[in-house]
Amino acid sequence: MSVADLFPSAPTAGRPLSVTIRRPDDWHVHLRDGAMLKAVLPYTAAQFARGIIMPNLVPPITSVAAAAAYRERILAVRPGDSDFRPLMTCYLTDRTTPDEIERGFRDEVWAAAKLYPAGATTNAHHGVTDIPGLAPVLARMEAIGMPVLIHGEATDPAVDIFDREAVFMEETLLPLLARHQGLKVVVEHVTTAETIDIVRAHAPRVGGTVTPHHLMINRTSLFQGGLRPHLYCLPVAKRERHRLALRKAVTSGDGCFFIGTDTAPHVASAKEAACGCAGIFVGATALQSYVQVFDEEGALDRFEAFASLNGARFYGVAPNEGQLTLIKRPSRCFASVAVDDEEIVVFRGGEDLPWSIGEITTR
Ligand SMILES: NC(=O)N[C@@H](CC(=O)O)C(=O)O
Ligand SMILES: [Zn+2]
Ligand SMILES: [Zn+2]
Repeated sequence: MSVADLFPSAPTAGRPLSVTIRRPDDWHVHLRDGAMLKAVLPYTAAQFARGIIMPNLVPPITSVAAAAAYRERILAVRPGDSDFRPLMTCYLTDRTTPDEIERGFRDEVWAAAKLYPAGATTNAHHGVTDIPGLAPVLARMEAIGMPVLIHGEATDPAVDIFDREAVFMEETLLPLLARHQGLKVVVEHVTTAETIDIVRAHAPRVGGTVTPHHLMINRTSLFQGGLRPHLYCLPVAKRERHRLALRKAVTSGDGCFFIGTDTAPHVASAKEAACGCAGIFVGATALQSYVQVFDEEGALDRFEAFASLNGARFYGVAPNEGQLTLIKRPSRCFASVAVDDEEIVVFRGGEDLPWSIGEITTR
């Protein structure tokens, strides 16, 4: 399937505004497995050259062998014309050993390890219950230069859901950064102004990913005219002042912020439920949304750094060859993607998006 087939857009008269960047990467992707993997992978593979693949499958990816097998399943359903490279991660548990971590990193199976506080988010029940107890693993990662990627939310059910990120940063992240002063850390899906400050204060060994949706919605959006289950994700969207701080941070040109879409597909029936699950499928509309934000903020000249350079620098890899063009040409986004006899609702699906994906070259 070609890019034009996946992301159709109407031709416009005259020469529309456009921006051409090195091919970008997505440093936080949930591709799932089986039929869901096959349904969503083409969108991420069309938008991004590489993706950091989240390990929160059921059961989670905790061994080198499981990660290598998962990578093969991804490559087996990758569209024929795609060179998308999945970068695998290890799901840390209370039983992860430093040796397994190092082996997977040296064998180039793992690019990073993922720390979910137990129960913090979707499929995180096998996560870490004793984060200080992870010290031997984190010390080894520090020694070999392997990044840890953190879902930063407190898990104490007594903590207000809108405060969980802030409490985690104060009670858990700052002490962890102090204990492991050389450890490379990505604070995933940053949602608050205070977390932005923490990332900046610890750069360059700390980076932060920001999702398209947290740049576009605030917590009121979840209740706009009624309950909006397709805008529910974790960390939950915060107040408007936080959204504005995120927009300012990503468009600032600071090297510590980079793309991590957190595209997290779930079938509609799992979200439109009495107890709907957390996660937004943003894989098909990520770049169109990010570039719109940069356009609205008058920062198109800084888009390439956020999309294509900062993350690669943090991970210590070269930026991609090839280029991708985004065009300010409206396109009606499809509403959903089919999987088996269900559908996955697309973030901003059914809307007219002001920006479209244009030409992509691979070298
Ligand atoms: N973001 C989400 O709300 N959900 C993610 C997990 C995560 O990244 O926290 C998922 O796997 O569905
Ligand atoms: Zn998360
Ligand atoms: Zn995620």
